[in-house]
Amino acid sequence: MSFEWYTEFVDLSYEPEENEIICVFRVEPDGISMEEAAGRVASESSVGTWTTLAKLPERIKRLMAKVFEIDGNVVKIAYPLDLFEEGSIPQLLSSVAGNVFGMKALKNLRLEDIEFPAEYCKHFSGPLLGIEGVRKLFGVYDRPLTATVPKPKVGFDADEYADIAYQGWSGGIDFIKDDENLTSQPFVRFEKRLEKVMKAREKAEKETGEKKVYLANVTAVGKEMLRRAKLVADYGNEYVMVDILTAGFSAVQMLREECEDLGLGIHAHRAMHAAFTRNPKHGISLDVLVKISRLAGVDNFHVGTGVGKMEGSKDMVKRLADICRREWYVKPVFPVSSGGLHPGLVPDIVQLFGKDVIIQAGGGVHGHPDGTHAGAKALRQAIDAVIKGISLDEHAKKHAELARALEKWGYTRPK
Ligand SMILES: O=C(COP(=O)(O)O)[C@H](O)[C@H](O)COP(=O)(O)O
Ligand SMILES: [Mg+2]
Repeated sequence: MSFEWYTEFVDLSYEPEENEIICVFRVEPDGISMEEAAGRVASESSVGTWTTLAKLPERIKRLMAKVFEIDGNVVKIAYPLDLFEEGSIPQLLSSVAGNVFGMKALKNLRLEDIEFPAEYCKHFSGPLLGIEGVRKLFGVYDRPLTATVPKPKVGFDADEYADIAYQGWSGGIDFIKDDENLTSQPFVRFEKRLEKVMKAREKAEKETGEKKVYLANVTAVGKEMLRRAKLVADYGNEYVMVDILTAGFSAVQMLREECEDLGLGIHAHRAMHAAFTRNPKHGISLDVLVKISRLAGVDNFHVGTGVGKMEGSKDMVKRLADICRREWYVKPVFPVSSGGLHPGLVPDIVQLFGKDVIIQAGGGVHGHPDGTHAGAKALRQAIDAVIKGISLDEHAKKHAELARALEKWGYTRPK
């Protein structure tokens, strides 16, 4: 049974206006034509419902999304800007990434890409720092930046955690990053951890003469998240971290507004993304996630490794890094490569990203045979070697910590 109403959303002769949002969907109909399926997606993601309606104000016509291209199972839909509230990622997602995924008439649906016009992007501030601003913060321009997540990811109390942080920072790490599920547990309350880690930071900065930054995970319920961000700024730290998907984009945008006033960069952790990005037939692509996160105003974004423990091909990782860094309406985002990395994989990562990348190694630092400090040194030694064009094996002859890391992990790519 089909409703003629849906095909009114299809016009393959239509030329999209300059100021329209264009969505690219991969559509798998279930027992209906591709044209009707595409029309249903356009209808449900703009103004329609399942049947023709008695009353249709003239304005509705203008607001209808239009399918303007069908190429196999790839469908392109143009959306008039008036469908969208200015500056709201939640409302954008409720429109083009909402009900459409649950329609019975489709076996699968994947939102592959979104092209945004300047007219839409101008309502977003984007990243506070941008890659240039992050490099200026550290005074480091000639190499990738480094991060480490104290591991095990949760379990240390504030003193133990601060000691690990000191070991990493004094060994040469730039960012110490809370893990995605470390927030404020009974044995390691946020305030206490912040206080102790900032003392460790001060000590490490004095000893190394290098700038150090803490990626404090402020993911929390509503106002508490803002309170924690304020506390971070009060301690003189220049960044916060947030789990963008479990917190939600309203929280991310609220945090971005707060961080504008506090002068804080935002590190975005994408935990939970694989619930909807991984299936090639159904869900939302990471391309879309990176773009909306860049608009929402994060400064660092995890894009994968291509060689580590998490899924994601080298081509995809490269593409995501490009979306982070390319010229756009808002500042560029520092791509973060993380997940199963260790010093032996640094050449692969630099080859994939160049130097504008933050290399995060958790297990690959704290699992070093001689502990965190040596692990941090080994990571920096691997980066120094690659930037100088020296093989790791060669460099390891005069750098014991790197040699010990290669003894343990070699060049293995974790599964
Ligand atoms: O804690 C880690 C990595 O730890 P380790 O370095 O010990 O593997 C991060 O949560 C993952 O990188 C997230 O995955 P992604 O970066 O793909 O979002
Ligand atoms: Mg983690």
